Amino acid sequence: MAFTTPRIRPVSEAELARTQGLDLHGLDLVHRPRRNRKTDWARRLVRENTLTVDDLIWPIFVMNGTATRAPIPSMPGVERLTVDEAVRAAEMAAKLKIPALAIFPYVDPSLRDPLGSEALNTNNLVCQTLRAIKAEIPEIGLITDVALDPFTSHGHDGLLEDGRILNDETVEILVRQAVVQAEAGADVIAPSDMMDGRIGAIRAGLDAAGFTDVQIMSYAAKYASAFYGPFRDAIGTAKTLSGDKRTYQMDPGNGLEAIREAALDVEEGADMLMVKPGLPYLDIVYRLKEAFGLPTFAYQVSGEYAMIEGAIRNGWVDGDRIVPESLLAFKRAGADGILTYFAPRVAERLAAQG
Ligand SMILES: NCc1[nH]cc(CCC(=O)O)c1CC(=O)O
Ligand SMILES: [Mg+2]
Repeated sequence: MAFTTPRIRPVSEAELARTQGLDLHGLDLVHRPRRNRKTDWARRLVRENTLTVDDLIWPIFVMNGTATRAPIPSMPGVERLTVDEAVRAAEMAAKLKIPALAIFPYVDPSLRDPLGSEALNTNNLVCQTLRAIKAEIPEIGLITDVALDPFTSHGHDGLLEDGRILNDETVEILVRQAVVQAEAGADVIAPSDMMDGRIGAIRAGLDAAGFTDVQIMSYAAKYASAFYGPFRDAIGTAKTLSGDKRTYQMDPGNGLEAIREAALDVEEGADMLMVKPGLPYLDIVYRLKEAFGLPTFAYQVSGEYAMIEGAIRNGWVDGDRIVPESLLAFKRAGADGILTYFAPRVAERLAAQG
C-alpha cells in the first residue's frame, strides 16, 4: 500500500510558501482595482461599454436568380443570395431586431462595362433588392453602397482614363447612382468610393430630387487595404481589378489625414461617419468620434471576418467569445455601430441570453 501523508486541513498556497522558507507580507494598498472584478455581478455593474443588437449592421451579397444561395469560399459561412433569399434574410434579421442591412451586388459580368452603366439602371440588382425587401419587411433599414466597382469591367470605383481615375466625372455619376437607389427605397446612402467632393454633391442631388430625408453615411476614412480581398471574391472583382486603389483610398500610414477627410465630409453634409477596415484602425474610430461627435461606425471587413472565422473553424480560438469581444472593442473605441458579417450570429446569441 502506498504511503500518503494525512492532511488535517487544506494548506493555502501562502502557507505552503512559508513552510518552504518564503516570507510573504501583505501590501499596504489603498487602491485595489481588482475589488470591482471580484464577482460577475460586480463586473456587470461597472462595465463601461456593452454590445447590443442595436449596434449591428449586416452586410449581405445579392445575385441574380431565384431560390439560390452560393457560398463564398474565402468567407466561410457567408453566401451570395438571390433577391428572394435576401428577403428571407431581411425577415430573419428584422425578427432578431437587427436595425439595418447593407446591400452589395454581384453583378453579372456581361452587364459590366468601363462606365459602370448598370449602376444607373433603375431595375438593377440593388434596386430590385431594395423594392423586394421594402415591400415585405418595411421596418428594417436599408443601406446602399455608392461606388462603381461592382459595375465596372475594370473593377475600379470610378471612371478610368489612361489608367487615371477621373474624380469629378465620377462624382457626377455617383450622384445619379445615389438618386436611383433612393428612388428604389434606400434609407441610407453610403458612398464608399473616396472621390473628393462626393458627399456635398450627393447631398445636393438627393435634396434636388426630393430625398431630403435620405441619410448619408460617409465612408470618410477608407484605407487602401488588403483586408478587402474576400469581398472582391464575393462581388467578383478580384480577378478583373486592374492595378490597385491607392490613388483614392487612404494610405494605411496616415492618421491625421483621416481627420481632414472626415472634416470635409461633415462640412459637406454627412449624417454619419464610417471607418474601414475596422479592428486594425480602431485608433481612427476613436479620433473621429472625439473630433466630431457624429454617429460613427466601423466596418469589420471581409478579411477580418475571414481571419476570425478561419481560426474559429480550425479550433484555434473560441468563437463564442472572440466574436463578441471583437465587436465590444469597437464600442470601447467610440463606435456607435459595426458593419459585420457576424451580425445574425451575434444577434441570435444576444437574443438567447435575453
Ligand atoms: N466600393 C468598394 C467596397 N465597398 C466595400 C468594400 C469592402 C468590404 C469588405 O471587405 O468587407 C469595398 C472594397 C473595395 O474598396 O475594394
Ligand atoms: Mg474624402
